[in-house]
Amino acid sequence: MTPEGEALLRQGAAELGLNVDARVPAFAALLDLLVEANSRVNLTALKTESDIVLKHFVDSLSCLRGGHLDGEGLRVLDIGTGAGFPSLPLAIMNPQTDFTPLDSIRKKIDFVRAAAASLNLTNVSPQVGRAETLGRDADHREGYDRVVCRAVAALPILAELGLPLLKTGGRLVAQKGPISEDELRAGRRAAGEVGGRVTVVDAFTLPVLGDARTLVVIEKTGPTPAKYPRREGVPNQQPLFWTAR
Ligand SMILES: C[S@@+](CC[C@H](N)C(=O)[O-])C[C@H]1O[C@@H](n2cnc3c(N)ncnc32)[C@H](O)[C@@H]1O
Repeated sequence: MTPEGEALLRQGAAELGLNVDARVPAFAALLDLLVEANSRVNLTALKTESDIVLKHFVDSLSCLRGGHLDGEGLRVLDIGTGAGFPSLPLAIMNPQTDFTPLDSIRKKIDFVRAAAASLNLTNVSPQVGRAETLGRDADHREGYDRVVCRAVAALPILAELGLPLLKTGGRLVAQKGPISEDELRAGRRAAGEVGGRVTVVDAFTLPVLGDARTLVVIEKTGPTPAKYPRREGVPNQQPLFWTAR
């Protein structure tokens, strides 16, 4: 990573109230791995160092706003992790938290697995699969303290995919762009349907760039009815209480 890239990482993290000094070598190594892998396989549209630092690394770290991922020994599932975001930056920052990055695309998880091994992140257990399938698997249903997701789907879809996988009292932390009132209304209704409640809607701007972001937290207040999640693809095709696509 160039000195300019390091400075952006430190500045972006500092604006989030985080000190990344001890983690800079790990982020530099992740940058190299991502750029090298992306030259062979299409993993991410972001190619430049500053874009990767700000729009992947710092953007992922914004999931730490509000302290929703604080705590010893938490199990965190990252639905639709892609090339490992937000879980790889979060795992670098929080060695005491166990992350399961999940994606349905094998080549992406192959990269996440190789990157985690190369960075010696023993708190990362990547998994290929769909959230709908994991949500019906007894080994995973109600198995997580937190679900995180970034840039994956509309809020009602995330509620249906994420809540079945949470323990009661657990939280889904969805990092999104700006969210419309309609999406939020549908998300609140969907959360109620699957055993949860929207507790936080935190609108903020991304450090350095100023892009609009929203962190939405859904707390799981009771068991999810057995009919959820519906079968693969249905939550996306027929989102609960949500018609605007
Ligand atoms: C737009 S990408 C975002 C990737 C990453 N979270 C990021 O912020 O860079 C969405 C990813 O979610 C995955 N995905 C979408 N629906 C999924 C599901 N139901 N189960 C597992 N993965 C899913 C896709 O394969 C894709 O890699």
